[in-house]
Amino acid sequence: MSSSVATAQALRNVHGTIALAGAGKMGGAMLTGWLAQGLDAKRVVVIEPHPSTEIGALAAQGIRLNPSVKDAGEVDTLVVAVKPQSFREAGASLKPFVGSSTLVVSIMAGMTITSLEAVLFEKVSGGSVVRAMPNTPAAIGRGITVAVAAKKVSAAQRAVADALLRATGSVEWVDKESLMDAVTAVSGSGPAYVFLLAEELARAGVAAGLPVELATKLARETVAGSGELLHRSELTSTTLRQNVTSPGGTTAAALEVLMGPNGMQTLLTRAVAAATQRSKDLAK
Ligand SMILES: NC(=O)C1=CN([C@@H]2O[C@H](COP(=O)(O)OP(=O)(O)OC[C@H]3O[C@@H](n4cnc5c(N)ncnc54)[C@H](O)[C@@H]3O)[C@@H](O)[C@H]2O)C=CC1
Ligand SMILES: O=C(O)[C@@H]1CCC=N1
Repeated sequence: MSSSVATAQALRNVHGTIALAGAGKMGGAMLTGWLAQGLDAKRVVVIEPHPSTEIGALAAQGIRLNPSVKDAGEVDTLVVAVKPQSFREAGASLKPFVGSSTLVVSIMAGMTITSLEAVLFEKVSGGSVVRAMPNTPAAIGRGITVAVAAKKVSAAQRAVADALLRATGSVEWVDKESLMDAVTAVSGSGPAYVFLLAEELARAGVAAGLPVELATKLARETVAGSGELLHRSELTSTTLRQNVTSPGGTTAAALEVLMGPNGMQTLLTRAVAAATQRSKDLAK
């Protein structure tokens, strides 16, 4: 069985009601992935105060948009995709959807399992929480998500979380929640660094004399094509880079700048450290 067939089958085996709280950029991308992989729209509840036109249109496919707690009942799985800053407020309105056997999957940056449990579950019973960090290539089924499960999460609930997350790309499970801040800094925020590379490569092309339109196209296609090559090739990124670099040639001249002092290594180390620290701060 191919992995995409297995993914779709695992998703179809997910039973009960799935509620998505926050159908913005990331939550919306996940919802698109679930429906594309064949999840029955009628089992999906979306809680979203400002639904986009696209999300509104999904009501025609059968998703239930902003039902009352009475109509939706306790949900089997709640995926929380609101901003961490709005969670304190959102949490209060989401709690009535959560019962002692509800699985909560949070993709909020920085929000710890302990904070989620404190807001969404009764103190005595605790809760089944999976903390996950996806990224926006999820919109085309090419995301990567890292997930960590609280102790109370059963094997069956973990399989449900895995199926929902895997519908948008690959999934890595880790045992240590403390890794999630650095994960967020590398793969959660990472697509922004790559898009910035495309922006700055275009700007540098213009500075070197190219017309804006041509420079933009060259930079975009170079980043996209290189990403695709990296994806399909069995070679390491180091070998792929070396394959471009002729001794004494043009690439070597550029890499002397990029790999020199204050080059990409220094910049990315600082950038990832800043994002890691911000993720830790969001937990406070
Ligand atoms: N955008 C990204 O690349 C990634 C985002 N995340 C996480 O995903 C979460 C959402 O981020 P984005 O989608 O970028 O933000 P967004 O602003 O596009 O989406 C958040 C959505 O939550 C909705 N919302 C606000 N209050 C609500 C409430 N009380 N109940 C239900 N929905 C409510 C908003 O209307 C909005 O549509 C954040 O916690 C972020 O840390 C995680 C990985 C990557
Ligand atoms: O910027 C953020 O906080 C979110 C988390 C990872 C990507 N976007």
